[in-house]
Amino acid sequence: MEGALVGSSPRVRVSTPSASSFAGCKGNLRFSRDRAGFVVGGGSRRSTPLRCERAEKDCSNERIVLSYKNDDIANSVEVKQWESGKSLNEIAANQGIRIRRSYRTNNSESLEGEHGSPRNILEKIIWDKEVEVLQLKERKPLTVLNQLIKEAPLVRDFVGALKASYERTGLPALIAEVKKASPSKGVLRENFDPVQIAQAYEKYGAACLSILTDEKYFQGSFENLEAVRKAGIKCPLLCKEFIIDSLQIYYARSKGADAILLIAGVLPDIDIKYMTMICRELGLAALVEVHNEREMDRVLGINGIQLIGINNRGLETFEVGISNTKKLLEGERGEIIRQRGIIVVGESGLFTPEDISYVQDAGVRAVLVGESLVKQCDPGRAISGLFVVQNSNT
Ligand SMILES: O=P(O)(O)OC[C@@H](O)[C@@H](O)c1c[nH]c2ccccc12
Repeated sequence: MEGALVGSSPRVRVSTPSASSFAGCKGNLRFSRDRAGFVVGGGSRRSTPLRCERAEKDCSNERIVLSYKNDDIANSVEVKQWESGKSLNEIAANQGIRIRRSYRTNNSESLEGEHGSPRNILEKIIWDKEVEVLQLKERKPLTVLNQLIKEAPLVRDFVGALKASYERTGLPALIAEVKKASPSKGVLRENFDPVQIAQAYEKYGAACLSILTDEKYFQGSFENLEAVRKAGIKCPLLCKEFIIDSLQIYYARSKGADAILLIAGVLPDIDIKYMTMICRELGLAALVEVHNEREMDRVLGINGIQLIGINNRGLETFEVGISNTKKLLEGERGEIIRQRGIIVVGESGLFTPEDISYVQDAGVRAVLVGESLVKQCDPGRAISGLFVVQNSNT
């Protein structure tokens, strides 16, 4: 099966869903196969697009047989909740996620719908992204993307590049961001040449680059990502996108991405698990972004996470405070992270060498910086101004 995960043993669960979540044997089961070959429940707002491998109606016993990709997914709380008829928004809310999905099934321009209007900018971005993803599914189905991936430049080791840089310099590795604009700050740089900026970042020692691909709110694009990769840049590339569907991960890889971003404030645990599996299958790194203690605890509860980003900016309010990094790395959380060898990336609002030292002392081994570099006339040289060489007596 295309897109299937290698080496996973399907696990079968027999379930007797409530009549309210499934219309029963006479009604419409509302399952379909997604582009990656997984069965998804959906269509009805009450049922949840969760992925299992097979869903079959057993009419004689009035029950539905679901088979899952592996035990991790089959045993997850979300699957149990889903089987008992909870919607994905309810499941997400149980995990403290405030961003709701609208599940629009057509390209209607208006965001007004079953859920009213979006409550904040992040929710608005996500609802718009749902429409974009529907369009992407039309334009680039998985069969097409799989072919493009075969022709894409080979994946580079994103995490390895961060570790090597940190070990070489003793300073947090830099992920320098190619960012033209943001919803909070507007246009950051008028004269914006993504390839030139990327080359300057690489020349002045960035370990990796982050390329914004969201067009509507950040004025980025997948063409920028592709252009930077094709320009011969050696730094591994993070595709900075609002990922809500696994197809976007395949798309990012087809455009040359080496890593993708998963935002814990948007994605329930099961999506993070499923999407990190897809990343492993494609050889991509996943930077899992958190903003508060609850999100950090959820992510630490997921096996195999190598890279966690602490965003100092709340994406719902845009408030920035770098003490957030310190707060989330204190005590037991910091201890677990050290024991597991997870690399933490300090993200957003870093402007001075003091800011860099502050987050380094808090425990980060990498930083993600956009605005303070991209706003300077020479974004490459700006890197030197952001880092001071430690213990230098010369
Ligand atoms: O420009 P700043 O403040 O240096 O921030 C960079 C980066 O952290 C920020 O762009 C970012 C972090 N997480 C995100 C998620 C989506 C879009 C953008 C972001």
